[in-house]
Amino acid sequence: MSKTTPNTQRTPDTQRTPNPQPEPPSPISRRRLLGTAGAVGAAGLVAGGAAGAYAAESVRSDPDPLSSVGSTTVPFHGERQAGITTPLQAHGHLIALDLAPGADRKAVAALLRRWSKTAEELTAGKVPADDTGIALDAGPASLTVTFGFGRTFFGRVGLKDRLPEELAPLPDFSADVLDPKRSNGDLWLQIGADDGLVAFHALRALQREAREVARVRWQMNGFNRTPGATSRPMTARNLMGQVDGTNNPKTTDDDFDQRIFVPAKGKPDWMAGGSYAVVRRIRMLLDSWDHLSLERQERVIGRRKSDGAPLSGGTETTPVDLTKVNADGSLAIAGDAHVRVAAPVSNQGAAMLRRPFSYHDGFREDGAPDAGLLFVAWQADPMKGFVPVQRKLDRGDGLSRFLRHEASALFAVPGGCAPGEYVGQALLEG
Ligand SMILES: C=CC1=C(C)c2cc3[nH]c(cc4nc(cc5[nH]c(cc1n2)c(C)c5CCC(=O)O)C(CCC(=O)O)=C4C)c(C)c3C=C
Ligand SMILES: [Fe+2]
Repeated sequence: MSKTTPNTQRTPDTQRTPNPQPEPPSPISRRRLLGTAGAVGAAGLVAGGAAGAYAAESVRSDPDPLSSVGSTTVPFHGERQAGITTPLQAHGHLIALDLAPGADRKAVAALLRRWSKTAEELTAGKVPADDTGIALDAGPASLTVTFGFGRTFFGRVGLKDRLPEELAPLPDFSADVLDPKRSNGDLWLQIGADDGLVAFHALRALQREAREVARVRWQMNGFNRTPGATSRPMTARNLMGQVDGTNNPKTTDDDFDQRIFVPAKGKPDWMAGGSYAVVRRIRMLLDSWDHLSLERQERVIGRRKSDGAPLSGGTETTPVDLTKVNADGSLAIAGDAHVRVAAPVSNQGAAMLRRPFSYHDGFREDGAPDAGLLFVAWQADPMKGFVPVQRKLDRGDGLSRFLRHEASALFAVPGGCAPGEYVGQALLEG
């Protein structure tokens, strides 16, 4: 049986318990084609072109049911785009594209229409026209595709008058060592799935569809824990080994929507139901970090490494007590501990939804791992989320000694779309 996780789901990221719902009607699903591909054989596939051969053959039989990981679907359509409150997936691709010279608003609208149709089909486990076959054996595996617009987009297509204030360039931070080639971009795609082939399949399909309209500016690939890898659903860990994500705003918080999403009557109108994504590629100095004693590592964060419990006491989910003092008079959570400096109470209430992927791009010339966090932070306004918090971290965070911010981008991610519409339609046709 297939399972559906609504894209505006309200369960915390740590609880991956999809709601059983029927899969949307599918004229031809990837799995029904699986039987066909086996029957046709390689010669038939080559003769007719892969997609043609798959589509021409009748279905032999239904294959065995998928596991819950493969069968879980996240609906593409909705008031908000999927991939923001969706539980973290095991595989992620972040891609920024620049419009090709001469690509006008009409061409971009056609691209967004194509992309939305393909994303809708792929997330429902259907085979798009002219398919590559990369994901033929698999179900949707919680695939999500999220689309965004960068600041430079608006000038390129004559829409400067619709540029949101919230897309003002992020300020410089003293510790930034940013690579402009891997920063910013006109268009942004975030692809997530619990299967690596399903994620790559979507990336390839969307990149092919960009054709002459847009070219990839940068791409970053990330990962998280695979569902089922732990005995029970648990908060993810990052590559420093810390439990990471505990004190994220919860979808059940009264002010969650207000903090993370642009309201239905918000400005600009085309961003209703949308959100702003800050993307930072943050390399971790893992060799230095791994040399620290466990006690010092925990002091730097303010939480226990084993279970994520705050050093002020309790379990992972116990609220952090920033006033707690040890028997020797020292603060239980140090003055420069990451959770103290980043906490909303230390930043006039500023908060964001952190939804990162880890990355590992091999090793640098000095032998150190080129690895860290693809930090993706979601908020209704970056000036009330990422910016004030990063300003504070930049000045006084004990963790920053072990980090290098190497790339940065900010994207306006519009609300979702209804069947028959496409993401960004209100901007491009409004
Ligand atoms: C500007 C915002 C933030 C950046 C950049 C950032 C980088 C970063 N963080 C970790 C590891 C942890 N962060 C944790 C908590 C935490 N981090 C931020 C913000 C940024 N982090 C916030 C707002 C919070 C929550 C603070 C609170 O209210 O308690 C934690 C603790 C567990 C948790 O709550 O998630 C860890 C661990 C790394 C490794 C990193 C850069 C690579
Ligand atoms: Fe953090």
